Amino acid sequence: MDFENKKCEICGKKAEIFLFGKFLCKNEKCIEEAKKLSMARHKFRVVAVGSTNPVKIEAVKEGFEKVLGAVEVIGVDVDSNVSSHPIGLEETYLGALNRAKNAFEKVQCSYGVGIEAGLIEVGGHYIDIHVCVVFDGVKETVGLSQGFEYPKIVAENVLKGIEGGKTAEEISGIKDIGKNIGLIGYLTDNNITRKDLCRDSVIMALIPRMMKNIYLY
Ligand SMILES: O=c1[nH]c(=O)c2ncn([C@@H]3O[C@H](COP(=O)(O)OP(=O)(O)OP(=O)(O)O)[C@@H](O)[C@H]3O)c2[nH]1
Ligand SMILES: [Mg+2]
Repeated sequence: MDFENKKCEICGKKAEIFLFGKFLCKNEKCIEEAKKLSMARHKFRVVAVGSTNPVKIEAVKEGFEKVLGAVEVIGVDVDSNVSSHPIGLEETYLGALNRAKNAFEKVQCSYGVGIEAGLIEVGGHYIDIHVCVVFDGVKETVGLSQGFEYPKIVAENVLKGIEGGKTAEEISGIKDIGKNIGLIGYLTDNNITRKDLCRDSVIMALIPRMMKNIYLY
C-alpha cells in the first residue's frame, strides 16, 4: 500500500499503516481512537456525544434508553466553538449545537449529541442550565435541563472567565466535581446530581423524536 503523502487520519502526522479503514501513524493513541470510531460501523443505533465527560456520556445513554431504546454511546472530544463557560442561552445553545454536529461528523452514527452548560441571568440571578442538542444529519432538536442559581462567587468568577467547575471544586473540596456529582450534587446533598440535569436535557431534546410526536414538529 502506498503511504506516499498519506497523513494519519487522527493526528495528521505521516501515515505508516492502514488499519480500521483509516491511514494511521503508529501512535498507540491514534490506533485506539481509530478502533473506537470504527466500532460504530456494525452497531445499529450509535450515538456520538461531543464530550469525553463521563457524566454527559452516561446521561446520554440513560436518556436515549428511556425514550428510544438501546443504543451504543461513544464520547468523542470535539470543539464547542464557544467559550469554556458560555453566558446567555444563545451561546450555550450554539455550543451544544456545534458539539452535536462535530460529533456527528467524527463518528459513523445515527445521532450526534451535544450538552453544554451555560449561565443565564434573570433578575440579577445567575442560573446554571444545561442545553442538549440532538442532530441526525438533517435536523436538530433541543431541550433544556432544570436550572439552579449559582452561588454569587461562582457566577462572579464565570463572568471573570473562570470556569464554574474550578470554583465549584474550591467550594466543595471535590476534585473534578464537574465530572461526577457536580456543584448541584454538592448543594443538594446528592438529591439532584449533574447527571440528572444532563439526562433531563437529553430527554427534553428527544420529545420531538418520539414516534407519537413526530408529526407535531
Ligand atoms: O460542578 C459542576 N456542576 C454543575 O452542575 C455544572 N454545570 C456546569 N458546570 C461547569 O461549567 C463549565 C462548562 O461546562 P461544560 O458543558 O463545558 O462541561 P464540562 O467542561 O464539565 O465537560 P466538557 O466540556 O468536557 O464536555 C465546566 O467548568 C463545568 O464544570 C458545572 N460544574
Ligand atoms: Mg467544558
